[in-house]
Amino acid sequence: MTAQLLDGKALAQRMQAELAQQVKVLQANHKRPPGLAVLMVGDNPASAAYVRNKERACTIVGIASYGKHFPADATQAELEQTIHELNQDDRVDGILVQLPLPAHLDSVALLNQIDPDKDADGLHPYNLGRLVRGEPGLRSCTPAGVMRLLEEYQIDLSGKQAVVIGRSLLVGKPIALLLLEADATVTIAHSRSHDLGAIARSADILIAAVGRQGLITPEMVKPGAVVVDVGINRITDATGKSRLVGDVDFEAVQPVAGYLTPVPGGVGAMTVTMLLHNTIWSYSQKFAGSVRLNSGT
Ligand SMILES: Nc1nc(=O)c2c([nH]1)NC[C@@H]1CN(c3ccc(C(=O)N[C@@H](CCC(=O)O)C(=O)O)cc3)C=[N+]21
Repeated sequence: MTAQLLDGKALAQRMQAELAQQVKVLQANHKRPPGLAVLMVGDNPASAAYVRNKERACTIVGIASYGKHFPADATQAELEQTIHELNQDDRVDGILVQLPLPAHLDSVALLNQIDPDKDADGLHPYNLGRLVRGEPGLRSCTPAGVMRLLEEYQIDLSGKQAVVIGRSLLVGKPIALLLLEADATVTIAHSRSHDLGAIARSADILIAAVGRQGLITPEMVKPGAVVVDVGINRITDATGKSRLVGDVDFEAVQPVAGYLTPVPGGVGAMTVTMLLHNTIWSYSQKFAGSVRLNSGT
């Protein structure tokens, strides 16, 4: 047996083509494109690469992107001022603060300043509260992307045992809540969990969101399980080339799992697409009543 790949890249491309069509209609109706502002602080090369991916994707679907690049020593007050201005700016529908920020900045305080209606990352307490309550709202992009990918492959979640490894605000916690919303039985495991192997092996749906290469070995996977790899680890391979790998030992797990996401080409591509989706959703909410898109999930 070999796992079927959950092809995030292909789905992302199909979705981006659909979003581009929607943007065309919206733009014709409302005389301006949806807008996304991305705040980045410092020169972390990984962050710079993600921000470039996001800006490229915006261009593909016709979203105007407003990049705000600050030096590594930018102050909290400067960033808060910029967020305040973007909150007021009618061209801007989505605001994203690229994380992580340099240590001297308080990212939680900053995220709290974003207008919840423009919170493209779904990280404002208001949107997280709506997620906890199971109400429609802006959802964090990676968790929403994982759910969309599972839906595309018609993976049945109801009553299934889902195990999420990792409890970050950006990924682990919101994914666990979305799986719960889809009627899965959800366990959140983390670095302090006893016998991680046994917990992981109980999963029908296993989500790895830690950021550690080789964390998920084949012994940790129930035969036939759905394995979603959210990890992003940049490594230098035996030939001296830099490449991305996830948290799952892909080659070793492929013969055991029923479904498996590749890295790259799995969850990462979906993350960017859900960011576009959220921005367009926020835009369409402003004109609610005229053209409505699907809910934010
Ligand atoms: N406020 C905030 N929101 C985020 O959503 C956020 C963040 N901060 N900080 C960092 C993580 C990481 N992230 C990714 C974005 C794109 C790819 C992506 O495009 N991946 C592709 C290509 C990867 C490549 O080859 O470079 C893939 O996996 O196929 C991955 C990961 C968003 N994040």
